[in-house]
Amino acid sequence: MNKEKPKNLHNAIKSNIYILSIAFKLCPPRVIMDIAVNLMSKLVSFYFLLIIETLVKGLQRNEAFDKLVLIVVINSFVLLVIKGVQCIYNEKTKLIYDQILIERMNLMVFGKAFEADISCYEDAEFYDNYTKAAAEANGRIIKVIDTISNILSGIVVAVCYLIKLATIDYFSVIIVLMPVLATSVMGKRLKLLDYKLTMENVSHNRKKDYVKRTVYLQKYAKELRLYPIFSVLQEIFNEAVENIIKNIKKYCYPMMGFRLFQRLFAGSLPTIGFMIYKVYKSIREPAGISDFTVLFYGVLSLSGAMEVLLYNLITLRTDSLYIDNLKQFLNHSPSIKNEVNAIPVPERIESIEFVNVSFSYPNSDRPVLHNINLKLHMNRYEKVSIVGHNGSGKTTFVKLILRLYDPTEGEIRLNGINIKAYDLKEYRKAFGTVFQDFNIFSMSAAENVLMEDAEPGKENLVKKSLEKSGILDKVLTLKKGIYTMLTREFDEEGEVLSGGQNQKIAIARAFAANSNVLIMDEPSSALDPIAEDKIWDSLIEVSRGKGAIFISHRMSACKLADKIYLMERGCITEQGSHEELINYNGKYADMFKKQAMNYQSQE
Ligand SMILES: Nc1ncnc2c1ncn2[C@@H]1O[C@H](COP(=O)(O)OP(=O)(O)OP(=O)(O)O)[C@@H](O)[C@H]1O
Repeated sequence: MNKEKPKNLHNAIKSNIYILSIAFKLCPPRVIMDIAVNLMSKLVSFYFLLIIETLVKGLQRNEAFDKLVLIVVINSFVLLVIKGVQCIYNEKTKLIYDQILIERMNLMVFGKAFEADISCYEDAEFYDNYTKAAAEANGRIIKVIDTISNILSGIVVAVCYLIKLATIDYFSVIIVLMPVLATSVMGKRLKLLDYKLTMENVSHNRKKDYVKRTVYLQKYAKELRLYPIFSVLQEIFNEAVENIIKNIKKYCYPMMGFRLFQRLFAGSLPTIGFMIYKVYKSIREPAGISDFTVLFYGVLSLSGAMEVLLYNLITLRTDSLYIDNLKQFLNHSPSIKNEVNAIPVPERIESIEFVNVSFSYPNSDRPVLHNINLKLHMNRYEKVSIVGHNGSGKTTFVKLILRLYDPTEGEIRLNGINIKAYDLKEYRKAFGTVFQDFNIFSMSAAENVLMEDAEPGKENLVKKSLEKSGILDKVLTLKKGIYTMLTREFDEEGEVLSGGQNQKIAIARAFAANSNVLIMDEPSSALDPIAEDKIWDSLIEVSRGKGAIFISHRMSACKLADKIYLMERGCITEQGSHEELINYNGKYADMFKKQAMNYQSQE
């Protein structure tokens, strides 16, 4: 969180201009039109003052009634046109541009989150920052445009009033300005307290959002109904609300005091002060009716304009505190990224080598992988299998290969070159991966297989991939075939598939991806034995001529690999072909025999 210190005006302006320049890049008309319309609508009130002055002077000089009526008619028409333009802008143009701007700004924030290291999602500070940035993206950019356009137009119109009023009676201008300036100090304190309150509530609001999301999302629905876990969620929610209330109570009294003082000074004092001054002055030297009218109307308008201007100047400063959160997020640089001279990934992957690789997850000093040295010869042994007990580090091993994390020590080489040297996007694309915790998106079956836009030319690829994973027949029976929406989140005609069927869709992704190496982390955990056999046949078929790394607890499947590595507590303790490891009669042989016995007794 930022230090809650008001920034100096110079830095505040710099922060606001940073956001304004982003807004200008994303949607130039929104910025230009807002400033133009705002300036026009403020100048209208000054123009109105000039018309009143002309009319009052005309009446004093007994000018022809027709002439005065004509002035009123022409100016009313001008005002009507201006109000019309303003109305169209506020009710239509502005709303549309706001959506465009918010959409583009959000895409920018999503892109940034997408770029961030996967470890960031396990980092509460990053998550808080992301939440703040996402919240800022929705409103702050619009607020900044409004604030800056209010300040620019406010300065122009205040200068017009000041010049006009000072030529009549400069002292009344001073009377009006003094309380307005005094209230600006209150306003500043008020905004700062408001900022502190919002920031202190960020993590509590995040907890509330987590509970809301959990109750709403389908994937938690079963557990929520079967276990009394909701009471724990309720506790989290209640605690968050209680903390928010505590914070409100902490800040509400000083905020009330400042608000009351501000209302009093800004609202009533300028008018009362001006009246007293004018009564006092008129006793000594009676003023002309036109000067009095212009002064009275002008003083009120100037006081209002100054109040708005000062409010916006304060907003500019407090906005800069929020902007810093957004700026910090947008400037976040991921640690896993392309090197300056990233090289293309070779077409044929010959080997993947771990050289003295150790790894601990961020914010943890517990090593998950210990000094691993191995070379997967993808050209010699096409199919490699990693086996081991739960938590031994198999998935972590794969995550490092995919560069979702970088090793804490040592390096991983692909065809003898450190994987950090390769173009990251291309590198990850070289692997067709299915994780055990795959997700099905609320999109069509075709999009879920291709994991990109399902262009009509790709229909065959989708069907072939679905066929290999044994789910094509089922998908073809659905109302819209491969274009059927999976899940009913957005489409009542969407299809909800079973766990095993969903897993087949996820496996089809690997068949559709034109990747060099397949990585399968428990690809068949939800499948029935017959489907599992078929899937393994297909996987073996597809990985022919490519490489494949399988993680599975089904030893019968691991047996199909050319080379098997046994992982125990983050170390590779046995390696060899199935026959070699059985003959070695170590842990692998033990695990295999126990599972085989299980199967036999089941049969
Ligand atoms: N994101 C994470 N942050 C911190 N620790 C993690 C994270 N993911 C996994 N771990 C820890 O790393 C260890 C290895 O986990 P990993 O998922 O690699 O095991 P695994 O062999 O694939 O297990 P399983 O067979 O159950 O899938 C575990 O002790 C786990 O608690």
